[in-house]
Amino acid sequence: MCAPSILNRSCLARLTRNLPLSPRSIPYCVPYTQFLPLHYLHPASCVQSLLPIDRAGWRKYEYFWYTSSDGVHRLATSSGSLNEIPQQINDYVFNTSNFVDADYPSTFPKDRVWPPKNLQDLLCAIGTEGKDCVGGRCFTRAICNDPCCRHTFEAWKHATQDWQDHFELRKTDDRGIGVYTKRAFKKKDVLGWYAGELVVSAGDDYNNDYLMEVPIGGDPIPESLNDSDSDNDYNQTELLPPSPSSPSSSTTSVSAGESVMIDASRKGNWTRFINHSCKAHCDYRVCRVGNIRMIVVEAVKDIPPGVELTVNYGLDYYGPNTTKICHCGARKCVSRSRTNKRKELSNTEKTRVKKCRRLTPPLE
Ligand SMILES: C[S@@+](CC[C@H](N)C(=O)[O-])C[C@H]1O[C@@H](n2cnc3c(N)ncnc32)[C@H](O)[C@@H]1O
Repeated sequence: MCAPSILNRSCLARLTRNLPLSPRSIPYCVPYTQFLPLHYLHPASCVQSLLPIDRAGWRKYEYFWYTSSDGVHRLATSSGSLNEIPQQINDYVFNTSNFVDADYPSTFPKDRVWPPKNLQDLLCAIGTEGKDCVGGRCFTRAICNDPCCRHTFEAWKHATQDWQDHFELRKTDDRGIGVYTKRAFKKKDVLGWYAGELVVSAGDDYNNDYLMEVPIGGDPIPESLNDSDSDNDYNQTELLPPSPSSPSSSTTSVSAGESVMIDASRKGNWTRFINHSCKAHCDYRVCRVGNIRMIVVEAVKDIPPGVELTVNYGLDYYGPNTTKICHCGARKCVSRSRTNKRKELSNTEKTRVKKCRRLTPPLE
């Protein structure tokens, strides 16, 4: 019998054995319950324990299969509807023709190929070769730990495709779907990478909550970004999903020459479900694996199992000058202090009104 919310390998194997369809024939994002015959939901079955019932009798999570671009079928969890689960692709996807009109990046040495014909032309890790490849810190330990080894991007994707063994997706009460840990992680572990569609630039009409900016060419990794002490509650990176309401959002000023955007709204991987917290466990970092640059999610403190994985989106996203309200619940949450200020103001108002009342002479 499987413990609720823990999907171990033997349980998964039993589930897969019981499925009426072979996993290979399951279409994208079919909710698990849609193709599961009712008798598999028998209370005594493994599946029942995978669908925990809360006190009100509602199922807390639903389990669904999705297929990633590498053809691997995975089971994920959510209590959301099918429409809330986008197609997931564990890769960088880009259309070379989109880059034809983009200027030659000023950060590129003069002899590079442009417009880019493949991923390596676009996200080549020029200038970062001296910096440690992040491959050795991969959470799965599936790619070698030899610092002299030349890790490849392909090896990285392969190694991280089993993320479901280490993390799970769950619907949160007020922040959509979130990512939860199934095991402990150590500070500086690299937990995943931000995949998605690479787009030249994002104007006002191209904006969503899943955009991330990645620098191209040169060595754009500011030391402060990689060496910062992220234990600070308000630590923020500059690699943030821009917000339409953010005045300093980089979306309108992105130069195709120096950076491109990763859009994970339609094609991405599980990291696009990581929610914000003002006291986050993780941060985004610009790194490289082999000769490809990417953005990874790195633990900035030790993380226990069973907690929600969070990053700090930064003050441009949730901050005093934005309209979005953060529901992270942290003691020093930016939105909490805003709400408190509002409360303080309205209390002052009340006191003033009370005083006025006291001073008002009784009606004749
Ligand atoms: C990059 S997505 C994260 C995944 C998202 N929860 C989902 O279901 O797809 C960012 C969006 O998640 C929600 N979100 C993330 N963190 C939040 C927070 N601390 N408070 C409120 N909403 C949050 C907001 O809707 C935000 O625009």
